[in-house]
Amino acid sequence: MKSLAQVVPLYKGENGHPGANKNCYGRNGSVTYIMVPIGTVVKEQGTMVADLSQHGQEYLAAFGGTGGKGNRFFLSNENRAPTTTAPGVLGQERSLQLELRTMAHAGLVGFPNAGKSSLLRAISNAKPAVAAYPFTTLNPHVGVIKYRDHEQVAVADIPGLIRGAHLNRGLGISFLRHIERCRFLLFVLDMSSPEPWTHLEHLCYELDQYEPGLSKRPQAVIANKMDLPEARGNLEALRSRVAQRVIPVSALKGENTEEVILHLRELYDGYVQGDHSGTVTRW
Ligand SMILES: Nc1nc2c(ncn2[C@@H]2O[C@H](COP(=O)(O)OP(=O)(O)OP(=O)(O)O)[C@@H](O)[C@H]2O)c(=O)[nH]1
Ligand SMILES: [Mg+2]
Repeated sequence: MKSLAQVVPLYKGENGHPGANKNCYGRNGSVTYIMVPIGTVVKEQGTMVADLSQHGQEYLAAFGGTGGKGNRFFLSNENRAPTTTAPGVLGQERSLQLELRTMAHAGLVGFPNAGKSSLLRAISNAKPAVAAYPFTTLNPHVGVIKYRDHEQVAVADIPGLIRGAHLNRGLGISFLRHIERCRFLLFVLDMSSPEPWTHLEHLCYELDQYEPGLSKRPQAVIANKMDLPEARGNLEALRSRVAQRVIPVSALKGENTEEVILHLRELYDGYVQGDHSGTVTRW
């Protein structure tokens, strides 16, 4: 994935800007670019005015002013010492907020400590921190899976969600903006915890509190920590309770992560072929 788009406060001298004319200083050539990462949303007073989601995309943020004309400009054969001047015109002023929303095809959603970062490490080139305490991940990480045919699928690991996150418990849900762009979701469950299927219900609820319908994106459930004895008894119970495809793995030991990689490719191919229905895919 290429990584830059541009916000462009521009001196242009055209497009009907009142102060602009062909003689202004700073016309074409005096463009000020601000390079921003792909996925940056430009907002003005809370309203989105641009979504820079493509490499090289530009947003013309503000016109510059026109320079004034000094005495020399009025120099002529008739007037060798002009005292005339012409004032310039002030540039446009805007106050814009730049908000980064991670660009990834798939998002890993789970309770803290479920093993999201461990899974991302196991399936992609990313190396997010892993630790035995909750809220290790404080910012999203994106890893890329490269397939033999050179196709690539980007997966975002986001901070853990807890029940009541939409009421600002835990880390809150503000980082769910990173999930908004994901085409499909992997719900990561710690199968060694009691009744892990209840986590799935809570996660879906929190997603829908953030954006109704968000939890309905094409998805799969990753039943993690299957190497632990407590996890094994939960697998069949989970399968009988959820409609989604369940993929048992041990992210720690790298067991069955291949199935996750292949399934992500299926989801990706479905997306590329135009299955953008946004509804739960049931297997
Ligand atoms: N036994 C076992 N432990 C695991 C497995 N996956 C992760 N862990 C452990 O679980 C703990 C949490 O793993 P992380 O990958 O940091 O979990 P996370 O979901 O990213 O956690 P947050 O960033 O806090 O949301 C670590 O001690 C991992 O080693 C697994 O498959 N089996
Ligand atoms: Mg983590």
